[in-house]
Amino acid sequence: MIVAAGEALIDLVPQDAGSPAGAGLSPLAPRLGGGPFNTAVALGRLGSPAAFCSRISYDAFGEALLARLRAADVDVSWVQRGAEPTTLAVASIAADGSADYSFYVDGTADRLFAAPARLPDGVRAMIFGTCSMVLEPGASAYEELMRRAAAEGVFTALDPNIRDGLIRDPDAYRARFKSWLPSVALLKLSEEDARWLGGTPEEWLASGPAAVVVTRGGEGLSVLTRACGEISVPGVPVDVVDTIGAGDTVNAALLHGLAARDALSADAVAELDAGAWTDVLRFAARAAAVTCSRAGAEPPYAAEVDA
Ligand SMILES: OC[C@H]1O[C@](O)(CO)[C@@H](O)[C@@H]1O
Repeated sequence: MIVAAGEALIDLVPQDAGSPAGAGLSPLAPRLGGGPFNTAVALGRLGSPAAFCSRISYDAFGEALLARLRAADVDVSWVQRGAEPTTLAVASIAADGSADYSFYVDGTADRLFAAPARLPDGVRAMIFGTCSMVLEPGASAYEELMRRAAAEGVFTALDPNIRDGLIRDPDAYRARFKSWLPSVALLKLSEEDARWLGGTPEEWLASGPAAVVVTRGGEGLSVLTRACGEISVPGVPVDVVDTIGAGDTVNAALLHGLAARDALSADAVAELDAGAWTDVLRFAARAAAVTCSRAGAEPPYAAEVDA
């Protein structure tokens, strides 16, 4: 079982592409989102046994988030509940489909996550990242869980998925990010996040991860490992509605692909050959393209990726 840990929220997405703050306020449609939430739903839809570990509100948005997880066959027994409201993210969509977010996170349920006393039963891999690794006090709880998972031999993945509007002290975050790397087996990040963090895949690979995957939007994605060096695949051309959730889908597709090759361990990932990586990356590029072809984070089902 693969466990995604972190926030679930509501993305408010402009129905006419553009900015909600433009002349005459575009109507906003609520879409289910949150990086780790999207990854959990994507894992379930791709057919990987998955669980979600988080804290979800009792409000109507929280109920909708839980219903989506259950419908995707995601185990929700590690979800904590709270009376506080659900986090909101108001998205602005640029002409190329890329999104920017304004977050409403004060006093919301997901940031009060508390680390559980033990790791979820049957866990083989855990993935962390995004707002939940920034917003205290939950961030410290997720960090503790990530370090514990790694120490107990669980395959640990991280996608920083930087939302810089939420990061008060960028240098402190960069230092914290570096301190996580010895606990991370698979690091995946976008090219923009790599630039924001100010390091290189080579440096990060030397600090712990067995593989570093960098996504380049429509240009595709690449992986760097010690055994194979860099392997790249091109993006899959698609009419982009918006790119919300594309990176989260990539996370799920990578873990799904590694699980299918029985490679959910740092050693197995380090030994994976170029052919296997190329197949895993191609699958991830196709899965991301499906997500970009529709509004909001709407992860694909396995049959849609195969088609
Ligand atoms: O979690 C932070 C934000 O990032 C996304 O997951 C997309 O990657 C959105 O759904 C959410 O608003």
